[in-house]
Amino acid sequence: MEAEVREPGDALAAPAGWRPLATHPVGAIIAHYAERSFVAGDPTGQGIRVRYAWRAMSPDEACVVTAAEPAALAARAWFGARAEGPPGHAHGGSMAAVLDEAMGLAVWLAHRAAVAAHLETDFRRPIPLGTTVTAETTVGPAEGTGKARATARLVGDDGTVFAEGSALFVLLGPRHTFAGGGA
Ligand SMILES: CCCCCCCCCC(=O)SCCNC(=O)CCNC(=O)[C@H](O)C(C)(C)COP(=O)(O)OP(=O)(O)OC[C@H]1O[C@@H](n2cnc3c(N)ncnc32)[C@H](O)[C@@H]1OP(=O)(O)O
Repeated sequence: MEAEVREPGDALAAPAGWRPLATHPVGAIIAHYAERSFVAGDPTGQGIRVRYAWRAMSPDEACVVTAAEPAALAARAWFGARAEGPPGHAHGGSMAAVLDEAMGLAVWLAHRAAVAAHLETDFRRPIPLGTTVTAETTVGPAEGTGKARATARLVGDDGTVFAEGSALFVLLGPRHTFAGGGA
């Protein structure tokens, strides 16, 4: 039997100053993807609920990115009973999945379509089920022939850092098949 887990109520609302993903031109495309994502695609379920948001990048951030309308991405994420790992707490895979997807979408918004090539996760504190956290992301400049690094962390409303991720994304080009390969 699943544990009783506190519902998020309105805690998934975008942080102050952030806008719903669907209101950004590229964000609207990836918001459509997010509707069927196993990470964010069940916004009322008992697994993970994720809501993405964007804001315009500051001039400092914008100078290192390549998209036509570069944007920064954050997410609010809630972990329910179906995301359980250790008793009463979130599964590490669910935390890593949120970090991976948030970083991936952040790279799409800052550069272009990309896939993760390498992903690292540090689990700092267990997340009690029923907790809503913010996934904060950063994206670096395009490097070499087409790759970019990103970081993300899951931060509680009291400032607790529950997990940190870093990843290398390969920016997709004509030699890649992902765009038309059933994605
Ligand atoms: C509509 C919105 C959808 C949003 C979706 C977001 C989802 C969230 C993100 C994901 O989870 S993506 C899914 C998980 N990832 C994959 O399935 C990718 C599987 N791997 C591959 O398909 C290929 O390995 C990959 C496309 C990533 C790279 O193959 P390539 O043949 O294009 O790259 P190549 O091997 O030539 O390497 C390109 C550069 O990346 C570097 N690189 C590649 N893999 C690396 C690696 N694992 N570690 C470190 N560096 C790596 C490589 O050294 C090189 O550096 P340089 O440009 O400096 O020479």
